[in-house]
Order: sequence, then structure tokens, then C-alpha cells
Amino acid sequence: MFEQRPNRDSEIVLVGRSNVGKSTLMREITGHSVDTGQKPGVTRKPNHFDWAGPDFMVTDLPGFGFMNGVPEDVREQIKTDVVRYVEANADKILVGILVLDGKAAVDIIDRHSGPDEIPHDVELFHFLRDVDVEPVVAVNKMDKVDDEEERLNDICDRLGLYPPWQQWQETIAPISAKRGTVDALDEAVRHHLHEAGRDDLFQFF
Ligand SMILES: Nc1nc2c(ncn2[C@@H]2O[C@H](COP(=O)(O)OP(=O)(O)OP(=O)(O)O)[C@@H](O)[C@H]2O)c(=O)[nH]1
Repeated sequence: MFEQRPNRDSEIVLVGRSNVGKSTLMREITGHSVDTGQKPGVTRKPNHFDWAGPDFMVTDLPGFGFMNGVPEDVREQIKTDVVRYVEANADKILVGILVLDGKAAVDIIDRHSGPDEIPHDVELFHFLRDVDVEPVVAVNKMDKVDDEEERLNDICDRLGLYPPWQQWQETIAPISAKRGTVDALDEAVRHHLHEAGRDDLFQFF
């Protein structure tokens, strides 16, 4: 289990596979510099960012899934810890941002789909819903994607959301964290904050 969580009433979490750009997005959201672009699997512990004032934080949870040089049992443990963290704090988590690599996600999902296998990303998406955490899928690295519409429709399809993706704009947010193009995510997050009666947090998104 992760070490002690700071005691905050409201939280937004970032979850996703290793190397999808969670730390880069965290920096973009908070303006706070964190380690990025190092060896995959660098982020093994939650990285909390606390805003002075409101009782609110954003948490970048460790990346899971394949990481070069990280043994399978360690990867599994990280995923279990992430799931437990979300489960234990679900009543405080206003939005769960599932970060995908827009260029690679569909191939990875398809490669890991089978009769006895549910891909991590699909599993996480449904898990967030099951524990009543509103999921927003940040489809990152869109600067590397040419066939944007097709890609986003495929992602919807794999997550069980009926395409076209445009009807899911509160859930599917194409972004490029590296370029600072995150408007779609801000809007989706604000939608859920509004639904939760937390317009006071709009200033952060
Ligand atoms: N082209 C492109 N690259 C990006 C984008 N966002 C992040 N990256 C790159 O993707 C790599 C991984 O980014 P990180 O932010 O470290 O990813 P992470 O998900 O935190 O990785 P872990 O620490 O392994 O969990 C880095 O080389 C980033 O520069 C993006 O929007 N576009």
C-alpha cells in the first residue's frame, strides 16, 4: 500500500499506463515541476499537488503495465496499489482522469483483448465507473496522431461508448500535454465539477 495520503476532502486523480504522459499533464495542470521523461516506472509513489486555500489536491498515481526492466510482480503490485488507492478514497475523488497515449492505445488494447483478458485501460475505465468516480479519458499525444477522428471513435468503441466520439465530450478529451493543448480536458473536468456542485474549483482548470 502507498504511504499515508494527505488528509484532503476533495481530489482529482490521474491514472494510466506507464509513459502515457501523466507527469507531463500533471505539470501542465498545476504548473508544478515534477520528474518527467525519465525511465518508465519512475513514478512509483503517488505525487500529490496541494493548492493553498481549498481543501483540494491533484494526485498523479504511478503508471502501470509494461515497463522495460521492471519485473512483472512489481508491475502487478503497482496496479493493485493504484486500484486500492482509488477504491479507498472514491468518496473524495471528484474526477478520475484516465490518461491514454492517443497514438498507441488502440493497438495496445486490441493486443491485450481476449477471452480471458481485459486490457488495463478498459478495466480501469469500468472500474472508475463501478466505484462512482466520474472518468474523463485524456487522450494524450494527439500531436502525433494524423487520423484524429478515426482514432477517437476507435477509443470510444473499445471503451464501450457508442461512436461518434463528439457525443462523449464530457468523457473523451483529446489533448497534447507536451504542447499545452488541454482545453478539451479542462472543459470535461469542469463539467463534472459543476455536476458535483464544485464550481469553486473552476479556477484551477
Ligand atoms: N509527442 C508528445 N509526447 C508527450 C506528450 N506528453 C508527454 N509526452 C512524452 O511522453 C514521455 C512520457 O511522459 P511522462 O509524463 O514521463 O509519462 P508518465 O505517464 O508520467 O510516465 P511514468 O512515470 O512511467 O508513469 C516523455 O518523453 C514526454 O515528453 C504529448 O502530448 N505529446
